[in-house]
Amino acid sequence: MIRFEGAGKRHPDGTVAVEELDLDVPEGRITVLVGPSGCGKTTILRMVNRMVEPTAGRVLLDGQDVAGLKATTLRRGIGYVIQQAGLFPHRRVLDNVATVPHLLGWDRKRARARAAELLELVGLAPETAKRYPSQLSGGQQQRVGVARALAADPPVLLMDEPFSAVDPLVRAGLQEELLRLQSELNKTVLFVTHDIEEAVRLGDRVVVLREHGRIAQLADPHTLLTAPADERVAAFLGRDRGLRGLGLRPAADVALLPADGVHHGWRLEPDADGRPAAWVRGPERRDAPSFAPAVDSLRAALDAAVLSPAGLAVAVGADGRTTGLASRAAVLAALGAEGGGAPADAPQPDAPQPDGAGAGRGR
Ligand SMILES: Nc1ncnc2c1ncn2[C@@H]1O[C@H](COP(=O)(O)OP(=O)(O)OP(=O)(O)O)[C@@H](O)[C@H]1O
Repeated sequence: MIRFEGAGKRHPDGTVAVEELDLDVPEGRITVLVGPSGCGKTTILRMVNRMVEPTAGRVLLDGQDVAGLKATTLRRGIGYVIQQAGLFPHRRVLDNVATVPHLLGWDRKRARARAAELLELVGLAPETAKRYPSQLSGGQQQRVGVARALAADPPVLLMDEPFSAVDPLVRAGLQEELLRLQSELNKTVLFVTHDIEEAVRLGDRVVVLREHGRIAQLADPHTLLTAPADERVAAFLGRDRGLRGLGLRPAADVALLPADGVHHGWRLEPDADGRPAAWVRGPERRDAPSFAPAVDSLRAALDAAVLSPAGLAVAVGADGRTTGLASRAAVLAALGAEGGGAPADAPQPDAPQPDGAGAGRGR
């Protein structure tokens, strides 16, 4: 666990980057720091690996004051990913990733084998390994950056706006990838962004900051969206926060209708394996948008229902086979049934303030 105890940073010119921060970053979870430009996010992050030394208070890593640890040793246990990946331009991708294990004293062959394994883990094709960073797209470079940060298998990952330099589609892919990786690796992640959408998508806990690193709210994404601490936090979350909240609610409880029957003249046609093939009405055939209740969010379910010519989303199981149909009304009823509280299958936060860890993250 990372603990900030009254940690502050005042620069020699008198600028107070961070006033006095008390914050616990729990193990194995993603904690996101979000806030406007200049509020101290990067400073907070860098106090952990001693790239910034606090001028007040202290930062503890597993109970040890980081100020008492040798910076190089400390940093080997902490992966660090920054915007633009920060790769060595003159080294091939494989060697960029192999650098850290090599520094740790692994022989070249083992370090490279580990690097190849990590590149695969972050979803890069093997041929990418031989290229130089400039020969990769921005999104691929970020993946290499993540692979490199993971190379020494550090328990802690610091990520400073790692995905902000890539276009929205690539960014969404990288976010998905990070969540997938995290579900396997369970790192203690401290992630900085100025994008609230990214914060609620990735964070188990979201820390909304204002100037001088003051905490405006610390909550799980669902609590944040449904119960912002004050007007300023609400304004920061944006006007469509309710709708975005739908994206955090699992679709598991949506009531399903049987998949046979005719709905406004439309009938669902299965393929030979029982997967939804099309909606059919006389000579008309249309796509049958679907959602998977076990993994998708209410937003995905509503989206599928809105796009369906019959007004019904097709629910599918893990094997892709149809399990039922969901009307728009059923999706909204599932939303209402939970009364605006935390997702039904998630532990209830102890208290929304100041700590509200633990809501689920349906997609
Ligand atoms: N070396 C420095 N000397 C003086 N002031 C500094 C120095 N480094 C940072 N600051 C100031 O400290 C404050 C916090 O900076 P920091 O980079 O942590 O903010 P941030 O929230 O990460 O911003 P952004 O989202 O724009 O990256 C800012 O007002 C910044 O101008």
